[in-house]
Amino acid sequence: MEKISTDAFPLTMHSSEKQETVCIFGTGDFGRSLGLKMLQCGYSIVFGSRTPRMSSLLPNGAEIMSYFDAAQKSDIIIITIHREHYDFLTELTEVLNGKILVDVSNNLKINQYPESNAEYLAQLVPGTHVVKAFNTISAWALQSGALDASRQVFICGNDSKAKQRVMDVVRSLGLTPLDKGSLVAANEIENYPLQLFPMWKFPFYLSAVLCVFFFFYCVIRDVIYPYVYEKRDRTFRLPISIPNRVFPIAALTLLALVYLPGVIAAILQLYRGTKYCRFPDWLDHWMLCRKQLGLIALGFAFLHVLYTLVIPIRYYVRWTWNNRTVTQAITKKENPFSTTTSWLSDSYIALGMLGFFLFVLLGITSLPSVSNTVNWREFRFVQSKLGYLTLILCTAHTLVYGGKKFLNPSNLVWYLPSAYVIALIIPCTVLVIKFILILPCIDKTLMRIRQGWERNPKYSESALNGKTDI
Ligand SMILES: Cc1cc2nc3c(=O)[nH]c(=O)nc-3n(C[C@H](O)[C@H](O)[C@H](O)COP(=O)(O)OP(=O)(O)OC[C@H]3O[C@@H](n4cnc5c(N)ncnc54)[C@H](O)[C@@H]3O)c2cc1C
Ligand SMILES: NC(=O)C1=CN([C@@H]2O[C@H](COP(=O)(O)OP(=O)(O)OC[C@H]3O[C@@H](n4cnc5c(N)ncnc54)[C@H](OP(=O)(O)O)[C@@H]3O)[C@@H](O)[C@H]2O)C=CC1
Ligand code: HEM
Ligand SMILES: [Fe+3]
Repeated sequence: MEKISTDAFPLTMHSSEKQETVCIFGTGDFGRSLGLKMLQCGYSIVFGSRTPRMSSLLPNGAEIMSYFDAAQKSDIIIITIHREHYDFLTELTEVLNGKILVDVSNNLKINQYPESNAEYLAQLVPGTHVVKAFNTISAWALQSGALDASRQVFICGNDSKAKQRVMDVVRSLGLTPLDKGSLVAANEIENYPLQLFPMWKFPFYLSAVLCVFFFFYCVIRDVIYPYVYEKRDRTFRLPISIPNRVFPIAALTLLALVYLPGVIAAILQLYRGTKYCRFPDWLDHWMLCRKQLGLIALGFAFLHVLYTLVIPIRYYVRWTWNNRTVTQAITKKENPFSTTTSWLSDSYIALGMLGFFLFVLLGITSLPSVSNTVNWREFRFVQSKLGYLTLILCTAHTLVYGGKKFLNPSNLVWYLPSAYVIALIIPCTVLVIKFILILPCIDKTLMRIRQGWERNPKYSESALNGKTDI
């Protein structure tokens, strides 16, 4: 045990100090990349291999020997071998006794084996201290130095000294260790790289569904209807006019969906009279995806602004303006200036610009470099208050854009209202409920509930004991 204490071997090396030797089992892609990186960081490396021959592929300065000999050279052994080939390690049980084995392996599928690879290794070679690490770093990233995507290395293990030593190694390679607890966490760590953007999936599919729905809705209203009734070809609306309806509508709807779960959560807490009951899974999951939903919404808002910028240079728009002027000249009829229309037009554009400005500010505060400079309460305050203000401004922008023609029956096409009218349903609902929730009497109850007060303590007790499934 003493042999593996942190004090025994200083790990952050200075050139004058004795280099620490680390053993790497396996001379595959990952073993070689890790070996090279560690050599560069001042470690001395001994490779263990079935065929211990020095080849040009191996990093200069490393030693190579049989698995048995290599194991004797160091008390940290990094196993860069696929799990399927671990069996031979049982023959080395004696020489590996008391050593730290670092399991870096990944699987091809989530939950491929009943137990995690690291737990399997610990069972296979009892008497060793198995630590899970490095599995989220790719061989390619180690070699090319392109580690910007993720410098985080999840670590777990049952022996805290062993874990500490591996964390020191990780740190000295310029990576950030993240302690995930005991070896039980290995399963989660191994599943992590197999998931594809887990938190982005729901927001991504939702925005795809929204875009497809509103695209076809607008095509029916703006292209098919004019063709059927007036035999007019309006297909030129497909590249700009329709996307410039679909994108802002998606942005507004997604923005409202960021704030809807908070409102539902508050209603649930009020209804239950306690905060100690778990939210249903779908609500929990939805709450966790809000950042992603918000960022996708911001992306759509950006597109809307870009598409709006090109309106004056579009042929169709210039043609309409010219034509109107010429018609007015011919018929000698002036189009009177309308102060109301002018007010409405300027107001909705101003609201849009202010809304967009706050939207971008929200996006900026969610950058880790910015959010790290504020505490949790400040961050929530900014996100929540600024977020609601953004939602109010964007909803107002759309309402004023609708202006006088909003809900006018002449705007119905085959009984279908304009797309933005449908898009306003969720934002308006969220804002109205939020407004009710901040009424002093309701807000006070909600505050008390959040501070731990319970209307009916028995209710949550039985739920906590699992007797009530709510
Ligand atoms: C561009 C953009 C970027 C975003 N970036 C991020 C981001 O980086 N990170 C992020 O998390 N979100 C982000 N979001 C999402 C969103 O802004 C935040 O989640 C925001 O905090 C939600 O505010 P809220 O008031 O709806 O909810 P919250 O403040 O989370 O409250 C929701 C509900 O939780 C419950 N609750 C709140 N406090 C307590 C308490 N103390 N005890 C018990 N229950 C409580 C209540 O029922 C409350 O109604 C982003 C959104 C956008 C548009
Ligand atoms: N490649 C990557 O980017 C990453 C890989 N990993 C993990 O690292 C481990 C190694 O991956 P990688 O280097 O890509 O794999 P490779 O197939 O390139 O290398 C595996 C090495 O295991 C050794 N080995 C020992 N016993 C056997 C055996 N019976 N059959 C075949 N090989 C054996 C071999 O070394 P020798 O011939 O010297 O004995 C071989 O080179 C895996 O568990 C993987 O999940 C984790 C993160 C990223
Ligand atoms: C710089 C900021 C913005 C400007 C200049 C702007 C401008 C406009 C303009 C000119 C229109 C009318 C488009 C048309 O005639 O087809 C419009 C519509 C709309 N905007 Fe904005 N906008 C801005 C930001 C936003 C933001 C941030 C949102 C919401 C998240 C938004 C949501 C909408 C919606 C839903 C419509 C109605 C779409 C339709 O059905 O035609 N806008 N905006
Ligand atoms: Fe999700």
